[in-house]
Amino acid sequence: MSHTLTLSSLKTAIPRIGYGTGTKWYSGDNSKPIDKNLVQAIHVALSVGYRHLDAAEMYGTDTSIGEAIRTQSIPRNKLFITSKVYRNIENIEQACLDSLSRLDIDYLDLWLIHSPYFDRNKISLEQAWKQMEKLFENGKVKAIGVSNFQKNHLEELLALKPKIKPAVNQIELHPYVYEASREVIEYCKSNEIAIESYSPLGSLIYKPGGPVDEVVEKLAKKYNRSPAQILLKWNLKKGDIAVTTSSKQERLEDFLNVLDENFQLNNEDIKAIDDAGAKLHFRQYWTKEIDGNK
Ligand SMILES: NC(=O)C1=CN([C@@H]2O[C@H](COP(=O)(O)OP(=O)(O)OC[C@H]3O[C@@H](n4cnc5c(N)ncnc54)[C@H](O)[C@@H]3O)[C@@H](O)[C@H]2O)C=CC1
Ligand SMILES: O=CCc1c[nH]c2ccccc12
Repeated sequence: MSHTLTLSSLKTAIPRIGYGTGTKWYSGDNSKPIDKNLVQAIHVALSVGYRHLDAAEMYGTDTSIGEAIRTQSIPRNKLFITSKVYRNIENIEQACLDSLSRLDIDYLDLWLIHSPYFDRNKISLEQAWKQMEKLFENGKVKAIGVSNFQKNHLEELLALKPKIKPAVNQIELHPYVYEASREVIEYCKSNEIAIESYSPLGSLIYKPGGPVDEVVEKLAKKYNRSPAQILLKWNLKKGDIAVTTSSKQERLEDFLNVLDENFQLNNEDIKAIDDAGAKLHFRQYWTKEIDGNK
């Protein structure tokens, strides 16, 4: 499997495995001092081959990412940096400039609306998307997209006949949320919107002991691969890009090795994971917003 994905709507190729700085590294506070552990972890990730970093206005990790980028030798144009807007949704342009300033870079490769559940009294989706398009047009961001959008939100956005369609939809994707995500995945595929998965190890990390574990363990033995690699391979069959994280070099290397062409899962393996995943619905993030009282 190629290490990068090129979409007509993306000016630059996006590395299929991204390094996440939310979740494990989340502080939620952009005024916090630099997190030396995160800087070190990003250096380790870059040293083993990661080139795609995932940030967001709400993570509070920008200054640490900025420090990590400044203090290593990979040129900016070899890195793919994503960020997302949510808190300052009413002024997306300023939010982007602020993110760039904290990250200490002059453009983003991908800029996402973090969630469709922003306060629509502050700004409409139409106005928000126009601001996204303006940033694309003036070169501050190389591509624009969305995150946590369900089919109805994408329909709402595409019905506006935007000048620029979203290149990516970043969504939670692991076996326990796949069944509930089939519709939005299908919709993205038919509209050339790349699926970028977050929490790809969700079944293992957030819901251990569930029905997927046994199937994944069996496949891990069958292929002499780690459970994380089985889940990432499954993930890249369902979507296009996956964002994961760790501070451990061995795990980071293990995740990247999933792109090894010699490692494949067959249709039967994929179905076994699908079937086990369908026995349980579980979502770790944006649960109330997306699932409500379901
Ligand atoms: N757009 C959005 O709303 C969201 C985006 N994200 C992005 O996705 C990134 C990845 O999300 P995660 O849920 O952290 O992804 P993930 O499902 O890959 O889990 C990574 C976690 O698993 C742990 N881990 C990895 N291998 C392990 C093993 N073998 N045994 C035990 N623990 C292990 C790591 O230490 C890390 O804490 C975030 O950092 C963020 O950048 C995450 C959540 C929401
Ligand atoms: O990008 C999302 C990361 C995240 C970390 N903590 C929370 C809490 C609620 C929603 C999303 C997140």
